[in-house]
Amino acid sequence: MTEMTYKRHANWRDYLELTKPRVVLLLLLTALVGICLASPTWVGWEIVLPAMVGIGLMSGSAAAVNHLVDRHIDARMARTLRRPLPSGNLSPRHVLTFAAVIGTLGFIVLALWVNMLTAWLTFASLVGYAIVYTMYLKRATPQNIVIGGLAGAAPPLLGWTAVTNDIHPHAILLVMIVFTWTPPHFWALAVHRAKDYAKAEIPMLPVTHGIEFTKTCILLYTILLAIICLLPYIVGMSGLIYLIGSSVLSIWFLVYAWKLKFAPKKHTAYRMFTFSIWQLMALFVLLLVDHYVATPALQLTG
Ligand code: HEM
Ligand SMILES: CC(C)=CCC/C(C)=C/CC/C(C)=C/COP(=O)(O)OP(=O)(O)O
Repeated sequence: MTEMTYKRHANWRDYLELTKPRVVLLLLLTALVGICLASPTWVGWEIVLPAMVGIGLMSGSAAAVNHLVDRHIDARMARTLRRPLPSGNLSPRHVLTFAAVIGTLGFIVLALWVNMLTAWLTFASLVGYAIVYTMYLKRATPQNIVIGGLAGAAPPLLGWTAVTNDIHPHAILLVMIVFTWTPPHFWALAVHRAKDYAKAEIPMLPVTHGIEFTKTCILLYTILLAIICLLPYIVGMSGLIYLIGSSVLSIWFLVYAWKLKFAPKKHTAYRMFTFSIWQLMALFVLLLVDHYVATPALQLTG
């Protein structure tokens, strides 16, 4: 009896882990920013809630399919060895059913309470990550995460279309930010975990082209990201609070990339990976703060 109760608790956590909850939370923050920036005034819970639930469920479903497809690879890497499938806590059939149920639910929520454009774009992102990236690109080319990054970068657009039902260039700009952020985010971790990926025979950039080349690519993408982060201010989408805050974040990220290339210590790559997550979170919080605080204040005084 006690053992069964214990197992029921373990299962609940296992299902949650399948959805990559921390990744999905950050994705949802970027979606929320898309929702909020799509309108000068507060959008209203009748859109915000179903949009967040639908995008969250479909992202979690994509993550669960990733666990299913990658279970043999995950079993060969120290970082992923204890996941629910390789550890034997869940069976592939359980995972497939779970992914199908939450994915379908997410689609229905978006189709019924948001709009069909958002439902189909979210479905395309799910296919992009779960099928195109996980089943094909990840095993095929060191550019896997650059191309596959488009699915993870989509949520700001999904949030935006949830409000307006059309694709606005400002939403594309937000997608470009996450898209350009993804290579330094992931390659910093891949440099740290290069041996693991080599062991699992995954053609990540540090495995195919070496650590030094990857560090150069990280630096170049970080420079590109710093430039793209200026665009929201240049096109008039965001104000001074965003410009100042994002510039500090960009310089900070650049310092990491520079250090990783030219003066690395043992943990520089992993620290840069951790920083990348805080940096993107802070950047999107800044976009929100700027939207609700700075812009009206400037308009009032101007
Ligand atoms: C193709 C694109 C991407 C790749 C290949 C990638 C890869 C990874 C990997 C391998 C991890 C480590 C997970 C672990 O420690 O088990 C990670 C962590 C993380 N990623 Fe990404 N990522 C991508 C895109 C994104 C996007 C778009 C976001 C959010 C906007 C994101 C947010 C996070 C967060 C929050 C973590 C920390 C998770 C945790 O501590 O559990 N990633 N990423
Ligand atoms: C509907 C929608 C917006 C879908 C996007 C969903 C999503 C969860 C994107 C995140 C990208 C990510 C964590 C990639 C890592 O996969 P990996 O297999 O390289 O990493 P792993 O080894 O940690 O599994």
